[in-house]
Amino acid sequence: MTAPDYGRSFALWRAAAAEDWQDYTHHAFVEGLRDGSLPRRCFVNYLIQDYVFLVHFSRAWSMAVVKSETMEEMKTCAATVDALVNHEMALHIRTCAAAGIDEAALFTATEAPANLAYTRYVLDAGMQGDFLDLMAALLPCVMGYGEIGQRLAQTRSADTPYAEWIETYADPDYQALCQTVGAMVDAAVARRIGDLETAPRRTALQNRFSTATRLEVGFWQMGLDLP
Ligand SMILES: Cc1ncc(CN)c(N)n1
Repeated sequence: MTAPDYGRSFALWRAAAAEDWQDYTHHAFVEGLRDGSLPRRCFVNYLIQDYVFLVHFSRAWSMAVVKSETMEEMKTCAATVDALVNHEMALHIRTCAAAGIDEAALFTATEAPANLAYTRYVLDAGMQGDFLDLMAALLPCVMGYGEIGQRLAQTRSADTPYAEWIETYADPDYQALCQTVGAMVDAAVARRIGDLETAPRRTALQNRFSTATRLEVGFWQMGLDLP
């Protein structure tokens, strides 16, 4: 199955992190969503953590608005904040409400260490670095779920109870967001450092992307390990 095309910078970073990327996008948690074998308790606990994760990721994308250098960048980053806060998180609120957990409880949930490590790593990349540091740390999140959603939509068990989760990320609106962000990052790279393949900052940016990818693996693992 061919992976969707989310731009050249992402493709280069993904290829150089191939092993970690495979561990992330084919984690046992993901396979449990696909075939329906994931225990419901793990899914709900994961969603609670993921709600908190998305709060901090929205802060990181808001920082990207602040660090934008063009109106196009600003519009794309602001649209991503909107997609996270007003669309993606609606799935979490709906599913957790059905499990008897209201939004106030989600907002004040205690963060698991793997969640804290990931979100604060990304926020620190933005505080310490520039727009590209922040994008390299943010892309595994956006594009990874886009890729997972598209693959699972094509291969999932007909009776998996996680079809709504899968459809959220396979949805044309989410896929369009991945493509828009990918194109914006390609333009941002060209504007700031020219050709990514030969740029002196290539290794440092790759490290940001690869670290965030490993933190995604840790996030899935946390979802399986939560009591
Ligand atoms: C941990 C994590 N990574 C990515 C996504 C997709 N926005 C998410 N909801 N949660």
